[in-house]
Amino acid sequence: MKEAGYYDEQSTDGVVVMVEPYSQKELIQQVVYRILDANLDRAREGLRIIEEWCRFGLNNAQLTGECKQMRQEIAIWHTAEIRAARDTPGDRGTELTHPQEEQRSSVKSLLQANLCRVQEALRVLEEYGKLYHPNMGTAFKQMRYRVYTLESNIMAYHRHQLLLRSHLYLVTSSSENLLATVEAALKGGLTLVQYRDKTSDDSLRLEQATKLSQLCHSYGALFIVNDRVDLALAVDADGVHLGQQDMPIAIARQILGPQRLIGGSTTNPEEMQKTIAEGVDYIGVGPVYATPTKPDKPATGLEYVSYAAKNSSIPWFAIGGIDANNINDLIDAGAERVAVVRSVMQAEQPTLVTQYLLSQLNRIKPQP
Ligand SMILES: Cc1ncc(COP(=O)(O)OP(=O)(O)O)c(N)n1
Ligand SMILES: Cc1ncsc1CCOP(=O)(O)O
Ligand SMILES: [Mg+2]
Repeated sequence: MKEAGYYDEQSTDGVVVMVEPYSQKELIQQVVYRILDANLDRAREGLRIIEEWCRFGLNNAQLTGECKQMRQEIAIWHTAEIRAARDTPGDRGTELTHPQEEQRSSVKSLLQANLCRVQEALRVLEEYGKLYHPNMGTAFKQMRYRVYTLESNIMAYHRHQLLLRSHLYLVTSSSENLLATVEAALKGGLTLVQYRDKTSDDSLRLEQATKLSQLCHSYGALFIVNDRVDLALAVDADGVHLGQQDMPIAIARQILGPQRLIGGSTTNPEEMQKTIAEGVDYIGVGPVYATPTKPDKPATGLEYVSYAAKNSSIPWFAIGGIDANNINDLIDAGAERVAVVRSVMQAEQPTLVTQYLLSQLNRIKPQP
């Protein structure tokens, strides 16, 4: 880039011509055009990366269409005069990459990085665009808000899809081998984990939940926190599980927003109808069998499982006393999804138990 007041020299037919210096105004305009050019490209590239996941990963025409629409709207602003200001060899910024760009631990982190990149680019376009055209600032401000909504919709859709695909739910118990046991189950194909610890102090809970959240996300699995909305937010969990005596679902939804999952416990048909009406994403059904993990709750029996199979309009997980020996009784009663604590947390080989339970649940044909 030329500095203000610099003289260009051009040679035509051996004659050296002294060119008038660029005016300060023209030079600033060139710089603004280059900033706009780089950020128009950056915003479109980021959107394209997000669009590919919406199309091929999520198979969602509406989200794909929204990305495409924004890319096309951005392209209209990319005029010939802005493109003409491009100076790639002189752009020192092209060599700079962040170490995290070289390594992404999951599709989720890749999407978040690109959503962030698009939002930053749109913010730059909003500010510098005001110097280019009276409508550009407003146009890109509105688009930035559309990208926030897109982010929320993508994350919500991604989580719901994964929830629908999850047939085994591991609820943790206190264990010296907490992380190793959960990781062993993730290796066996587990995609849904709930952190449940009824006795530890908050500093240990925070430490364990932080590690588990990172672990689950690195395996592409959902991570839910039992009882505690604050802890769920603190560790970037995918949601929270609440019982009838826990925080009301409506308040949790207000705090968590629409993009995180909320699960609710139910022990009978009335609780089921009420909890579904409150807007949860899934329910627990049980304890089906009496269990030392939840000693004060009487068993509901398989009857309630059959009732859930016929009446639940949302995904539901049978829970309580379920293991490799009785899983097929649950399946016969209509369960397609189960949640377990002891059978995986206390297993000698959590990977194998996970694989076995999943293999039984995956044999179920989807209902027409
Ligand atoms: C999947 C699932 N279902 C039920 C429960 C039980 O929740 P709650 O009744 O709140 O009891 P606690 O787990 O908090 O003791 C659950 N955690 N998960
Ligand atoms: C948390 C909870 N809620 C209903 S039953 C239950 C515990 C199930 O534990 P286990 O799988 O060890 O019987
Ligand atoms: Mg609870």
